Amino acid sequence: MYLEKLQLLNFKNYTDAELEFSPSVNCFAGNNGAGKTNLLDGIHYLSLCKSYFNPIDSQQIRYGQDLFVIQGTFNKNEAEEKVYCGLKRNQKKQFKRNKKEYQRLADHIGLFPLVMISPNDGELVTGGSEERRKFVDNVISQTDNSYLDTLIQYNKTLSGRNALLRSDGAGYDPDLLEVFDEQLVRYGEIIYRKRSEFLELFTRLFHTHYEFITGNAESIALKYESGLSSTEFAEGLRRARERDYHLQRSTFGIHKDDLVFSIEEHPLKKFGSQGQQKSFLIALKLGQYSYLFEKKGFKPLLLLDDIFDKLDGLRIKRLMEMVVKDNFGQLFLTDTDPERLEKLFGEIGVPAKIFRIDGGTIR
Ligand SMILES: Nc1ncnc2c1ncn2[C@@H]1O[C@H](COP(=O)(O)OP(=O)(O)OP(=O)(O)O)[C@@H](O)[C@H]1O
Repeated sequence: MYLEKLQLLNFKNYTDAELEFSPSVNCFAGNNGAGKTNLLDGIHYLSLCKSYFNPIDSQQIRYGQDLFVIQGTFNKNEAEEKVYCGLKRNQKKQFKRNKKEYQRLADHIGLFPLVMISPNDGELVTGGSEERRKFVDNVISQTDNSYLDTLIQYNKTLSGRNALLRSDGAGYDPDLLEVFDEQLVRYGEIIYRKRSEFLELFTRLFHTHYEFITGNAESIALKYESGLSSTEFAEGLRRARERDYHLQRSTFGIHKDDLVFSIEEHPLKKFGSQGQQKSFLIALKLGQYSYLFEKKGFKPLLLLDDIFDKLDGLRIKRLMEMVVKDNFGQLFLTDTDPERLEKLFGEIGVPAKIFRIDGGTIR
């Protein structure tokens, strides 16, 4: 699967643009603020129906205009698939595949899978556990339709339980709490099982990528931490009851799960250099890529935004060698320096299509 063509109308700093891509390597080169990342974001819309960077759709309409349109032509199994995304100010986003409008955007997710690696992803390493749970949940949802529904049910039940714990100063209703607990256990055990299965395969893929990029330079670990790994969910809830009542919130469950990252047996967040953290992050995203590939049976698009910053020359070369090899598909990457791109791909011996971007125009 690859993207043949992208057309933009009044999308961010593009008035009217049309690009035809190579099925292998495509580079967007230009100065800061030229519009390189905006092109990646346009592609992201076609795949996941939204911006990677900004959740407010109307802010992607070019200043002073009333609508944006993004159109893409994908080639999937040798057939052309046309994807359309249009937004008029103050109206609902329209999303179509082969001219047929979707009723539920969720039905589109996963048809044209994509992995983006961007400087914004640092939060995954340095931020709170919620970022890492979101990452895990997003990857699983792209390959398992029922996962997201179960998670929504779990979160609804959790809100209900927390509201109950907050509501009654004189003491909670134990029967009602019991009902919430039964539901939490039902949904939570499914989520725990699916996260554990996901992480078993994902961790292996992640390690392979990290070792390749760094040439085995440092020992690292990724561990799934969940209260459910040592205690049955129902038992954990029972034990936490008194504490939950005093704190007025639920302190045990899969909403507390985390991924623990370490380097040479120390927390990566505190002890990893910026380059090591970035290498870790890239390996996580490439692990996501390989996981999607393995589960879907075809290659997602790979979008690399500003990937070269903070990586040494050796790691850059190894990374590029890896992503242009057979097990990766179509690649889009941005850089401020077109000469660096030409030199890099020249050395690797892979032809790259380089688009020069300048103030929302493309050469
Ligand atoms: N809705 C909009 N209408 C018009 N221009 C916009 C809109 N949203 C963003 N821009 C412009 O897009 C430009 C940013 O583009 P982008 O993030 O793609 O830059 P870039 O080439 O990736 O730069 P860098 O190298 O700094 O990452 C900015 O000049 C910004 O003002």
